[in-house]
Order: sequence, then C-alpha cells, then structure tokens
Amino acid sequence: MLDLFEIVRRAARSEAAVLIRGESGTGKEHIAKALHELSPRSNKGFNAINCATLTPELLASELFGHVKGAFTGAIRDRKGLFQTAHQGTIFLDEVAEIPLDIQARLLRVIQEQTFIPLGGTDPVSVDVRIISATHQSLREAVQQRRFRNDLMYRIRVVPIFIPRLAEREGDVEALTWYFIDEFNRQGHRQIEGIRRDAMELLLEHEWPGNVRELRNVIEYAFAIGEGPILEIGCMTPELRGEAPTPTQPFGQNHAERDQILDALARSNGRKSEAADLLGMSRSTLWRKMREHHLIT
Ligand SMILES: Nc1ncnc2c1ncn2[C@@H]1O[C@H](COP(=O)(O)OP(=O)(O)OP(=O)(O)O)[C@@H](O)[C@H]1O
Repeated sequence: MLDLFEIVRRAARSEAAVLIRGESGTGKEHIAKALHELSPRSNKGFNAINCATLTPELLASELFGHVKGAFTGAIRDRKGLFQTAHQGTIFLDEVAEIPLDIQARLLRVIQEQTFIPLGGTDPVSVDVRIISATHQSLREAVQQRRFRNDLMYRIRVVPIFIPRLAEREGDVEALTWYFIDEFNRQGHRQIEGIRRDAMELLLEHEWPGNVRELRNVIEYAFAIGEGPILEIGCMTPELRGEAPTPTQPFGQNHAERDQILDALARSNGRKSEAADLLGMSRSTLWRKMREHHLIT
C-alpha cells in the first residue's frame, strides 16, 4: 500500500478533488496545504474556510461573494473565496456541515465552473481545485440525508484517510524531532537531545488531540525547561499523569508545582512574568523551581 506521503505527492500532480478524513488535530489542513504546495497551482492562492463555524448566509457570502445590497449589511460588492482562489485551491474544512442549499450551489460550481454571487445577476467563471476535509463519515451524512450523494462523489475522487497519531508507527518520534527543530529555529533555546524516559512517555501517550497536542507538549517543554536536553520534568502535568488540580490551595505541594508549570507556560518561560502571575518574587520562584526539581 502507498504511504501517506506518496499518495499526497501523486495526488498533488493531478486536478482531482481530494477528500481528507481524520480526527481533529491529525493534520488535515497540513495535508491540504501540502497538496496545494506540491501542485502546479502552488503559485496561486490557497483559500481555507471552516464550514462549521459560519451561519448559512455568511458561509454562502464567504464562498461566492455578494453584490452591494444583497442582504442587510452588504454595503459594497465583495468577492468570495472561489473568485479569489481562481487558478488556485480552495480548502473546505468540515465539509459535511455545509447546509443542503449551499451544497446545491457548490455542485453547480463544480459542474459548470461558474457561479453567481449573492444578489448578483452575472455569472463568474472560475478554475479552482477543491480539497475538502471531514472528521466524520460523509457516507453516513448521505444516509442521514444531510449530504448530497452526487456532491460526495464529486468531492471525494481521491479519498485520503489520516489515522490517529497513536496508530501511526514511528510518527510520534519523527514529529517530536520535527517540532524540536521548529522551536530550535525560533532561537530562544536549543535542544540537542531528549532523555529516553521522556521519549518513552511520549510514545506511551494516547494523544487524544493528535499532532496538535504533540506540538503543544513540545512547545510547553521548550517554554518551561532549561538546558539542552528535554526531560520528564518539563513535560505537561497531563502527560506525567498528574492532572492539574486548580481548586487545591496553593500550599499543597503538587498543586504548587502544577501552578508554577502553568504560570511558566502562560508566560512562555519568562520567569519574572511567571513570578508576577504567581504573586511571588523572582527569587522565590527560582527557589521553588529548584525544590520541585524544575531546574537543577
Ligand atoms: N505531518 C505534520 N508535520 C508537521 N506538522 C503537522 C503535521 N500534521 C499536523 N501538523 C501540525 O499539527 C497542528 C494541527 O494540524 P491541522 O490543523 O492540520 O489538523 P486538522 O486535522 O486540520 O485539525 P482540525 O480538524 O481540528 O481543524 C498544526 O499546527 C499543524 O501544523
């Protein structure tokens, strides 16, 4: 079976509509951008829209644009994403959430490569490649009559499934190094290695938030740790199996450690800011960090 990278590389060369399916944080938008960047359309626009977060009227207006006076508040003509992505790519995130009447318009754009902006009369021609994503089964949405069968076939010419991070052999380690490299390039700290027990913790974790959660964990470790090696002590409380307990009074030891870690994360590792957040002096924060083995 072709691996994900090879499917993406091959699909990118074509004009075929791609439907990416995967849980939240698995990297659907990341793959969509890669498909665009590796395609002959890479020098044109990549317009992304989350179809689950807008009212139907706003979604239609974002996609197809409107003319002045099309609805209350439409004070001037506005081009939609299809028009501004001409010769480029449009990424429809959470495509299963598109209301049925907008699905009908979308189908027409795909079939005829033209559309009429809201309130307008003149058709606009566009040449746009469509990449869509969903965290749910589109087939089920079709069975539940929430999604048009004909549209499903139009947008899933190449279906790509991204498994959960925990099921992707080798990816936790590879992505850990990828993010270490990314944060090293930001320059405030240089990580050269990761302790074996810390890597084991990463490998054992279930990653319900998938790649997004892993990136956050590495960013957290960069923010609160010190020195060139990532250690268990700078992993998030959740990862270490110590759920934060914000209701406990500050005096209790593990709550104190979590609050320090939280303040350091919120202040991006800046200790004077973290000390302010905690209402203590900078020297007290240093002492407490030493007591909790957060620095050596
Ligand atoms: N293969 C990868 N390499 C590097 N970074 C990645 C990869 N996959 C995902 N990421 C990063 O993980 C984060 C989440 O990815 P992305 O937004 O693409 O997920 P998603 O599946 O679209 O999430 P959602 O469904 O919640 O919108 C982003 O910061 C993204 O850059």
